[in-house]
Amino acid sequence: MADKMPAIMKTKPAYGAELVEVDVPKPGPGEVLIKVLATSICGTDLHIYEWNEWAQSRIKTPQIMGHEVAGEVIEVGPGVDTLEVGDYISAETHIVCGKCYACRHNRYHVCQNTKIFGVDMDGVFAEYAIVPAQNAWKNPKDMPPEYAALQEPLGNAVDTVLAGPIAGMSTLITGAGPLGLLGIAVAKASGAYPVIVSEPSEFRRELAKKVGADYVINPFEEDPVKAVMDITDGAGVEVFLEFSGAPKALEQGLAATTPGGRVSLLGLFPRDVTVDFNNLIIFKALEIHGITGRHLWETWYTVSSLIQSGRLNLDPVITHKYRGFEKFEEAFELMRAGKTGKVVFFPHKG
Ligand SMILES: NC(=O)c1ccc[n+]([C@@H]2O[C@H](COP(=O)([O-])OP(=O)(O)OC[C@H]3O[C@@H](n4cnc5c(N)ncnc54)[C@H](O)[C@@H]3O)[C@@H](O)[C@H]2O)c1
Ligand SMILES: C[C@@H](O)[C@H](N)C(=O)O
Ligand SMILES: [Zn+2]
Ligand SMILES: [Zn+2]
Repeated sequence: MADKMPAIMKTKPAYGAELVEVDVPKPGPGEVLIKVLATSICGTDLHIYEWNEWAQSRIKTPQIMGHEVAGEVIEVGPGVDTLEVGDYISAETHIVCGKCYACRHNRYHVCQNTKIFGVDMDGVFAEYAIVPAQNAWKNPKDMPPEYAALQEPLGNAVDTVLAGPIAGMSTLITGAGPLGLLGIAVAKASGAYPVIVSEPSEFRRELAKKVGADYVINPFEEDPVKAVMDITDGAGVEVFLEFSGAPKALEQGLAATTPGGRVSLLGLFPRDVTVDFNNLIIFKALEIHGITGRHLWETWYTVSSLIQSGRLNLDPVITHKYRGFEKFEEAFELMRAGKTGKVVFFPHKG
């Protein structure tokens, strides 16, 4: 193995990133070194690339980007007894403290001291990467690396879709970005019907149909609430899953949900939102969930089983695959323009 490797690094506090040569890291106590087999771009990576306000407040440069990953363990650091060389792993990106009030209630997904790799420390957009052993998830050997890398965002989608009953239930999904597309795949695999998707981008509406949406709506051209009422004979949907982060989509989704229905919110809003709580939530007795991260480790078991079941239609979600990182700028710009589903890099050319 070479001493140096290519990595996509946020080198300075400004727009963009650079492909640089860096030393292959050594695993410290409690860590393993992996050969990165597949790594995918998350919306958070885009925010870091664009250097938005959130990134400016959180990211310390220089830092290797990326956190969605599948790889093979090639070196084990001191004190690691749960993994060995040759293990095929993915990684939970939230490094939790295990000591805070939330952790001690087994609510690791809301640990108040969470650190995230690729955000608070070097990430995985490189040929090799360090993963804390406590964050490793062992994969079955026959799981394709691109699916294995997607398990982290799939976990977000699983926690959103499966926060309540879904089989046989009418479902509205707002936003068919990468996360919403994964949500459609999970909803369909779990027996939701009909799955109605509201998404302004034609490209992404087409992807939503390929993943299995039963109806797609352009909310900029037709009223999604009326469309949902027409499809559900005036009842509204049983389940509303918000994947867009658009304030208007939240309001429309709440209005389109049947009284007593379930609402799960994953999308992050760019600002405080105003909603008619009395009429859209309280008098409708809606059940509302905020969704963040993944339940450790229950969500990973569900995600892995769903993939192994063969019932998740993931291939249409993965729109772009790159061997090596040379074309990373093209990948980021396509994603910024909304012209992708999930983008996956395979760092090794051989
Ligand atoms: N809570 C968490 O733990 C968590 C984790 C990951 C991502 N997220 C959030 O989930 C959301 C989805 O992530 P993504 O990567 O797919 O983002 P994305 O920005 O790629 O996708 C959002 C989609 O919503 C669509 N949209 C915009 N306005 C709309 C409207 N009025 N109605 C319906 N759709 C509309 C956009 O065209 C886009 O396709 C983001 O807000 C992201 O920040 C949250
Ligand atoms: C880091 C963030 O992008 C990640 N996908 C999460 O679940 O928190
Ligand atoms: Zn992410
Ligand atoms: Zn904690």
